[in-house]
Parts: sequence; structure tokens; C-alpha cells
Amino acid sequence: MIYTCTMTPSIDYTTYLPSFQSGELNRTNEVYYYPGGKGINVSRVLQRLGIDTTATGFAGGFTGDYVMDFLKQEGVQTDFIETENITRINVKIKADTESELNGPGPNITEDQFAQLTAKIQTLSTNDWFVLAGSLPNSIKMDDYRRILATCRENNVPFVLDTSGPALKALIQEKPFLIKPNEHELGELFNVTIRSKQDAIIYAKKLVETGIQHVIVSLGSEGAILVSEKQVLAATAPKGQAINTVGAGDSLVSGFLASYVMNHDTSAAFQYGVATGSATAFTTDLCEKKDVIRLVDEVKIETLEWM
Ligand SMILES: Nc1ncnc2c1ncn2[C@@H]1O[C@H](COP(=O)(O)OP(=O)(O)O)[C@@H](O)[C@H]1O
Ligand SMILES: O=P(O)(O)OC[C@H]1O[C@](O)(COP(=O)(O)O)[C@@H](O)[C@@H]1O
Repeated sequence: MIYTCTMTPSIDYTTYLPSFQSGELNRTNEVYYYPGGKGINVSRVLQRLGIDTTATGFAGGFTGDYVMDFLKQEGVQTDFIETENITRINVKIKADTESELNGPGPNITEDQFAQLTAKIQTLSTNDWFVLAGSLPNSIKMDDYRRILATCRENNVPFVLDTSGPALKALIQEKPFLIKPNEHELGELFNVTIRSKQDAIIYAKKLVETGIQHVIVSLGSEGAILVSEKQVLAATAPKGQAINTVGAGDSLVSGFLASYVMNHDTSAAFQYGVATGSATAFTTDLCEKKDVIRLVDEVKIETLEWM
């Protein structure tokens, strides 16, 4: 079973309009209310790809109920801890440019966090754990670190997809996989990533610290993957990007969905990039048929470790 943990879920209020005027009244007639948050997106796509998944984390209020009901209706198993705080609503404006407004995370009590920790302690070797999205400030970094250490002690491979100081602190626990985009990778090293070559250089530095797989996603340019054994570059299929929210999460889902079935890193990477692009080409997250259609368009090149 692949467990995803979204500490800070959301409803993604996603709206389309021809152009957006800041400081003016803008009217729009196309609106979607998707359950959001990175772990939740990973679970939603895994379910569509036919992989068993349980979404956990913290959710509360009418928005939290909406998120949990939506997931259940889609067939995603849920095991959330309910909070007094109302789950945030993130605003995604799709006009001539894409703008996003993400709210802060909930206040989590020690007791609520202990309930989550107890769930994670029950995971075992055949399970996977994905910690994804921003992490509430009400919890100390050491407590997050302990969750990942528990996974390691119980031989549960874990994936970390967060950003900023949390990413910097938690990569020390040596995840199986991290998937920064080029900005998140740059942030880790205080540099600007300008090319695939730059991405490879800094991804290698991370692998040298003990992280098993580093995928750096590069939007329409595809992605690179660095592991102890190999450096791979993937092209992204060409198409019209409609909504790239969740594309990175979809890449993670596609990679895991393929990897858990056949343990072939290169095939999993190809499937992951196709899944990311399939999501970028649709309003919501992708369906399996879209991924199957795109997978052969993703070209994988093996590069030399330099
Ligand atoms: N405009 C696009 N065209 C084709 N594929 C895309 C596009 N944007 C994103 N993708 C796909 O989604 C993956 C993740 O996108 P990216 O924007 O890098 O991640 P994140 O959402 O984490 O910032 C890319 O590696 C690529 O496969
Ligand atoms: O937890 P954060 O960093 O605020 O991000 C949450 C947002 O990220 C998303 O999960 C999308 O992530 P990606 O576009 O990086 O795949 C949205 O659904 C959600 O609104």
C-alpha cells in the first residue's frame, strides 16, 4: 500500500478567464473545486493508475469534509485526523499567466500529531510512505524528522516532496526519492538552475549525501533523474499546457506506480514524466489512458556520470 501524507491539504479553487486585472473586479464563469495538496494529488493519480493508496494527514471544517468526501467518491482510501482548523482554500487563477495563492497550514496539537505518528508506526516493509506538500509550523522539524526516521527503521521506503527549509532539513533522513523542480533545487543550494546540466550537477551533490533518487522536474523541458547508478534525461511530450497544477505530483505518482510493479528505474522515470505531462494537458489530474497515449513520446537518454 502506498500511504501519502498531506499535512496541509486544500481545496484548489481553480478558475479560468481570458485575462486577470490585479486591483479590479474580474468575473469568471469557469470554476472547479478540486481537492488539493501534494500528497492528495499523488493519491488521486495513483488510484487512477490502478495502484492501492491511502491518503492521510490533517483535515477539518466544511472544506476538510469536502476533500475527504471527494476522495472517497473517487475510490481513494482516506485516514485523516480531523482538526478544529478549517482546511485552506488555495486559489489558482488561469488567465494569460498562471497565478496562485496558497494559504497557511493548520495548527496541529501534540495529541493530533501523536495520532498521525501512531498510524505511520504501523507501516511495514511492503508499504511506501510519501510525505508531500508544505508542513505546518506548529510542529517542530525534529518531529517530522522522527516520522521519517521511523520509516527508515521499519524498512518503509519514503518519498519527500516539500520545499524551502523543510526540504533542506528533512533530506538528511535520506529519502528513497525527492522531486524538486528547478526552483526548489536552486533554493537548496542558493543558486539559479539555468540548464539540465546545472540540474544534474546539484542533483549529484544530493545523491552523494545518501538520497537514493533525485528527480528534478523542468516543466515543458522534461526532467532529469540522478541515482547512485545512473543519470537519465527525459524529454516532455509536446502539447498545450492547460493546468500545470499537480503536474509535479503526477510525475511522482507515475514514477511510483511503475516502480512498485517492476523496479525498473528508467521505465518508471519515463512513465512518471508522461504522467506529469498528461496532467499538464488537462484541467484536472490525468487519467491512465492519457498517460498510455503519451508514454512513448517521452525519450530517455542515459548520460555519463562525470
Ligand atoms: N508545459 C508542459 N508541457 C509538457 N509537460 C509539462 C509541462 N509542464 C509540466 N509538464 C510535465 O510535468 C512534470 C512536472 O512539471 P513541473 O512544472 O516541473 O513540476 P512542479 O509542478 O512540481 O513545479 C514535468 O517534468 C513534465 O513532464
Ligand atoms: O503545500 P503547498 O506547498 O502550499 O502546495 C499545495 C499546492 O500544491 C499542489 O499540490 C500542486 O502541486 P504541484 O503543482 O507542485 O504538483 C496544489 O494542489 C496545492 O494547492
